[in-house]
Amino acid sequence: MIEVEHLTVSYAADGSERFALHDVSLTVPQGTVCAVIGPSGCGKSTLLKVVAGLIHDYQGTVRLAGKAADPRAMKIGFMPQNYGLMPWQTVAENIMLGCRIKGEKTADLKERMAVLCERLGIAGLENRYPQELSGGQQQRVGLARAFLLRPDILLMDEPFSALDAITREEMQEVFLDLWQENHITTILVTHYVEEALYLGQQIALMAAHPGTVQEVRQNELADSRKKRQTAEFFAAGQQLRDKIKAMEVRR
Ligand SMILES: Nc1ncnc2c1ncn2[C@@H]1O[C@H](COP(=O)(O)OP(=O)(O)OP(=O)(O)O)[C@@H](O)[C@H]1O
Repeated sequence: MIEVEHLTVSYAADGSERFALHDVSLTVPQGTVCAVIGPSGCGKSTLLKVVAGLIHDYQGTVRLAGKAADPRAMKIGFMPQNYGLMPWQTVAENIMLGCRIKGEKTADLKERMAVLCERLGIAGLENRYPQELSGGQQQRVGLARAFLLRPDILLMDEPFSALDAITREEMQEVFLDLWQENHITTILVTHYVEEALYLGQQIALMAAHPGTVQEVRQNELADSRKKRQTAEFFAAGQQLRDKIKAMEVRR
């Protein structure tokens, strides 16, 4: 379970202090996906970085599985917006990086990595360097790294944004398949309403200036390929879009 309570983060910018997040509370139950959606600059990435243990200067509480967040004590799969790939390492080395930091041996990882690369459509690219890949391929390398780790929690910052619409849908399917194998507690930041509806059992709507969580809704339409094609799914997407627009107009 991920528990965020009264989280406030401020940055010093242009000589003044500004809130990136203000009094944000969010609970992601064990074994579920929470999709976070909101306009640019509302603090989505900041929220993930705090939970990942990369930002320490904040007010409020963050607990992972009931304990104070400590990236050394648990396996946190974090896929940042720029994928976090090391340019001097090959694709294979990048994918194994998280596991190797946690002390796993390369030989034990190779088979699992090969299966993941196949599923993510990046098999055959293992010896290339990140700069020799397209943005979408780099993003899939980031996904492979996150899943190879078999993390306790997974934090994904717009994981499919660099993909064309068709590939994005395919990767959402792959994500869902991989996720269903382990039910990793996940926060997934997205700009896509349909992605939030398809993948998030819970959807958190955020607003900007300052970054706040305006609403957290339960989503019965998640994880179902059948429901994705229904009028109900379409209507829910429209309703969510209208809600986001209304939040933006009100502010
Ligand atoms: N290192 C920093 N220094 C100063 N301000 C920052 C810093 N990082 C982020 N901010 C500000 O904090 C706010 C939240 O940024 P954040 O990147 O978390 O938003 P976001 O919702 O992820 O945006 P996007 O959807 O565009 O990626 C923004 O106003 C941003 O300008």
